[in-house]
Amino acid sequence: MALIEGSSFRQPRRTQLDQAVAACRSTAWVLALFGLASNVLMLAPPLYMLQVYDRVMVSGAIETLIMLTAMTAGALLVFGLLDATRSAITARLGSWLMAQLGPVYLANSVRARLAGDGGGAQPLRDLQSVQTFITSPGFNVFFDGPWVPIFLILGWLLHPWLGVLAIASAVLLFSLGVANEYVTRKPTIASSLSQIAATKHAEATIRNAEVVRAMGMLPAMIALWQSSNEVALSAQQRAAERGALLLGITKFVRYFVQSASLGIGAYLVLQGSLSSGGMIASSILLGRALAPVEGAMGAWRSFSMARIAYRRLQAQLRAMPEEPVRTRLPAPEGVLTLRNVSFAAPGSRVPILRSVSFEAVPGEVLAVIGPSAGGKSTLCRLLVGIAEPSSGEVRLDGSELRHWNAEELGQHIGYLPQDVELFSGTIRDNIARMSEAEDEAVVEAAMLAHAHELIQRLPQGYDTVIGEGGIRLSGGQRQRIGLARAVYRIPRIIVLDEPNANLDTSGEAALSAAIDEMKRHHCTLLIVGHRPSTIALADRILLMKEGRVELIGPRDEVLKRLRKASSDKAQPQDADAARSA
Ligand SMILES: Nc1ncnc2c1ncn2[C@@H]1O[C@H](COP(=O)(O)OP(=O)(O)OP(=O)(O)O)[C@@H](O)[C@H]1O
Repeated sequence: MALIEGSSFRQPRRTQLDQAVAACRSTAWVLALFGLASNVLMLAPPLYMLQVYDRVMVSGAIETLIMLTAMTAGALLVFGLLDATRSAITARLGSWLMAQLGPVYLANSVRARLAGDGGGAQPLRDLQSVQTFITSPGFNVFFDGPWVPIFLILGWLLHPWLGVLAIASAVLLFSLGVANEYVTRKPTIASSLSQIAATKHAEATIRNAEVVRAMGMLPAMIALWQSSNEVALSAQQRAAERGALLLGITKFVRYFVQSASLGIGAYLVLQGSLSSGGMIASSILLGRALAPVEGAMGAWRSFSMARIAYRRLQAQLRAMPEEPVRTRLPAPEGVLTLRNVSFAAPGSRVPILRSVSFEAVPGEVLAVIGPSAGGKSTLCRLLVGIAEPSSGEVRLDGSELRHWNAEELGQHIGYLPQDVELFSGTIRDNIARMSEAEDEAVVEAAMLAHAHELIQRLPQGYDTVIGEGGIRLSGGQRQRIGLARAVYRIPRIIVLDEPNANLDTSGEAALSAAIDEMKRHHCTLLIVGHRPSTIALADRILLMKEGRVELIGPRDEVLKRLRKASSDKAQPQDADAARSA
């Protein structure tokens, strides 16, 4: 019993990819039936030849010839229609897989990125390569292959010698295919991996075009890309060279066997043991029997690439399992509690945060200050649920953040990161967090962030397109639109990481007014920043140093202690904060 339990425990988990593949099973059976029907219909040409040569040519019956021709035309017409339907089905299957799994892999890639994986959008590219293979003619080989024996048996029925020739050549071609796979497998995998590395370099170069151009980094970036690309190309070449001889032998076998079947057929005709119709029909049958084998050889490369991509897709889901759907929690009041929170980056043992404990309550502004690299941004990430503590707990109204469904939690959170990234789309889309929204909610958020007038000054107001194909916003403008996005629908928790880094005096005044308003809405506000305007609004101040809470308390009390410490030769940055307040 224990053994059975143990072995079932080792069973790999069924991923969403497995589930999607299982859901395709009925379509695969339909395709197999189409394969059977198409292959049966493809018997029409050899049968036609057999009848024309052995009957019509002997009897001279024109009606029979017309009837046979009409029947063959009918069979081939149905074949054509089946083939078109089959292509349409595989195209739909590919699109269905993409539609089902695309969102899964996009969500998975986002979570993988948060966990420190730099794979980017590779899973979506892998999915694309699987889809491309499914919609390619090479995929049909799977459904034509099983019917090869029918043609081999029919060849045998015409004459055992022809059957032996067909079986021997099919086995030989299949063995050449296996040998081809064997010799090209490793270089194909190596080429795929290097290609991914090269694409990453290229994407980073293009993404950072301004820095690359301004500081003349292009040759260095091109050299980096080239080094990965050259490895990919040489691995590809190795695969091609290794496979070339086998492909040459395959072609020789394929063409020679076709002639040899006619040769053997002619010999058998001369011996009187085969009709001339049988000779032609056997040649067509042989061609038909070897077509899938030949097709498999032709589609081998794209099949190998799709298989490598499929394995990577499977590994990606196993490494980053689906998030469980959790019980929906009631909308929070906004009490944030941290208890002994420590955090180390994924794959690292060095703690960035050490035993951080404090509580923030609704209607309160908590300003977080401290020297650079003290862990302020990391604390923000933990508070908004982007990162999970290595130990300790972060609770919102008593529930641990990880007990929330991420999307539901997100509705109660407003987050303005240090580097504000806006998405390609309109200002309105960005404020509405890229979802459908009523005009009132968008304008209300902009007004709350005191960004309404700034938006009005843009060429198309709220409908101004930014990002790709649109206008470019300044750092300060981005920060203020980002603030409007953060306060959209007045979330309970608002975390602003250096929100005034790029703001001018009027921007700062707008930010202060916005914070004041959010406070009146009873939001819990945590703001990282040393500027006087931020400190002035704070109810309490938290000083972070080397990942620890150095000081926390009411603003004036903390400032008094900092001033005292500064006069006793404190850290320059804390002294700055003290002086500026
Ligand atoms: N994902 C990560 N992997 C490794 N180290 C990290 C990671 N994120 C942050 N760190 C390290 O944690 C420390 C704290 O970083 P953090 O960005 O939280 O500091 P900060 O107080 O916000 O600094 P600043 O005021 O300069 O923005 C730094 O030494 C940083 O290198």
